Amino acid sequence: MSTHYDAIIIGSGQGGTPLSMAFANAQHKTALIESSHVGGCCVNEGCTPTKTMVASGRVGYLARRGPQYGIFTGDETDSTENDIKVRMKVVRQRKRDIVDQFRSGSESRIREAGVNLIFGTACFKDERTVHVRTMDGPEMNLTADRVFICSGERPAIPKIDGLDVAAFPPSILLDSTTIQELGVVPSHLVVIGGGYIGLEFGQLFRRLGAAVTVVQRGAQLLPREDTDVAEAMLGVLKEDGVRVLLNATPTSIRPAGDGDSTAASAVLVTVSGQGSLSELQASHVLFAAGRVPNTEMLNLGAASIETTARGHIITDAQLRTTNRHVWALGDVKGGPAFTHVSYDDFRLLRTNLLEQGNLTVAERLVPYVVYTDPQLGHVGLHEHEARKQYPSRRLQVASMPMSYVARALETAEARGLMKAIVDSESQRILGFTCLGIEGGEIMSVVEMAMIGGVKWTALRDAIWAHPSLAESLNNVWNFLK
Ligand SMILES: Cc1cc2nc3c(=O)[nH]c(=O)nc-3n(C[C@H](O)[C@H](O)[C@H](O)COP(=O)(O)OP(=O)(O)OC[C@H]3O[C@@H](n4cnc5c(N)ncnc54)[C@H](O)[C@@H]3O)c2cc1C
Ligand SMILES: NC(=O)c1ccc[n+]([C@@H]2O[C@H](COP(=O)([O-])OP(=O)(O)OC[C@H]3O[C@@H](n4cnc5c(N)ncnc54)[C@H](O)[C@@H]3O)[C@@H](O)[C@H]2O)c1
Repeated sequence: MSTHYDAIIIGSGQGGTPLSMAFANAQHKTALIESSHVGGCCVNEGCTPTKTMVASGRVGYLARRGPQYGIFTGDETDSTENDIKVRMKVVRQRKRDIVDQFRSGSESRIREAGVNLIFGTACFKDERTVHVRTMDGPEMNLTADRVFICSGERPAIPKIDGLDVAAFPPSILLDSTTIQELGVVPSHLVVIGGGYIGLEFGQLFRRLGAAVTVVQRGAQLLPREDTDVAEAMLGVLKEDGVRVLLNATPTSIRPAGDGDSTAASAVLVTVSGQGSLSELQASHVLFAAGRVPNTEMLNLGAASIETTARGHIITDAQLRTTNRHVWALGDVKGGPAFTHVSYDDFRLLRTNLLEQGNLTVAERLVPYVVYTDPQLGHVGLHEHEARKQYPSRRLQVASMPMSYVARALETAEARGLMKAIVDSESQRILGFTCLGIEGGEIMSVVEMAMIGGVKWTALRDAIWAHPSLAESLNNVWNFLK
């Protein structure tokens, strides 16, 4: 016996939750199945908790730098750095409280919308039937006119020969979720991976007082960025005291000594790079080397839903899977893995399926922000992508150090650069990056111009309030080459 719905949504992430509410609000009988907690990765283990903790790190950073601004926390008035104390349990509690608030708010809104929220793990039984093993125990079969998969991704453990996770005490080998529950600051954190997660946590824990080494396989941090931007990021991190090993990869991770989790060196990490092996003694290791889709539990074959070799669900430009009754949205379909992409996927599905629209994902402009400090905000094409995409067009590139921005100097936060790529003939902006204070907000101003098709000359000639960060959009174009 199965219960029939108009719509079933698997996963209450940033796409699944609003989609379930949109269907319920449109008077469709809707079920939302969630195997863990409402809100998905973003609210529980991703954006919300990490940016809450990053805020603690920034307070520590500024407090330490107080003497540069004439502010001292103790009696010493000739020190160059303030002493600060970090209470990791308070940092963690602040994070937990905000997550609880966001999660419970989301859960209330789902219920108020009339969605049937089912806590359990979903998988396909056949092309139209979803089987649910509920958290309370009972199992159920549900059928639906339409099924939407928004099951997200989870951290991947890099393949390292002989790595035996069970040989370590708990809380030593960490991923992006478990590191947020640490009640202590690691004495030496080794971060495997120099992407978004590695850099955000690496800088954060350095600011909280840990020694940090980032082990990055590639020749640069943040492999998708232009080399000059990645190098500027490397400079920022080095200045903050983060050690970075490039072209490096761990070949073995094993317990040091008796594996005492309180010891300063509980782990030995052997790293191979540039023709030699080196050994790092660490108190903790963070795996930040990418994520894998939550698809293997879904029994997709039973529903004729095809995946890529990496397990992402294959979708067309309107997010249809190879089963015409099933759509996929968010991280699980591969491509840029951001909350705002998952949310935009929801918007597309709502428009197409509930409002008779005809949107596609083709050509959409996807911005992002890496929440290091300074932030790295980016929208549109990178220079290397633009040159590849438009080999015969005349492109111009402007790169301006943040030390040319008055407001950045006034606040003594002038690290980084901004970079714009424009089409010389049409004067359209093709891409923009800002590694700088509030880089995400400055990037969003340029994104707005790109959405409106506004030429770079209009930004150059606009009056911006002085001394705002946006005012730099008068001057960056002076650097066009
Ligand atoms: C540490 C970290 C920081 C991040 N910071 C940012 C950021 O600052 N900005 C940004 O844009 N993005 C950030 N991201 C990425 C962002 O969190 C994801 O892109 C976003 O959450 C993806 O949303 P989603 O809707 O695809 O799925 P998710 O939010 O991952 O939700 C999927 C849900 O499906 C559930 N589920 C899985 N399998 C099943 C099943 N079989 N049955 C039922 N339920 C199931 C899961 O429990 C989960 O709740 C971060 C990610 C991490 C890990
Ligand atoms: N601010 C944000 O928007 C934000 C923050 C965190 C995460 N995210 C999302 O989550 C995704 C996953 O983040 P991530 O940082 O785990 O993945 P990532 O793919 O961005 O970076 C992983 C890095 O690890 C390196 N690497 C892989 N295997 C390695 C190995 N064995 N040894 C050393 N280095 C290795 C890769 O070269 C790469 O630089 C991101 O791509 C992003 O979409 C977004």
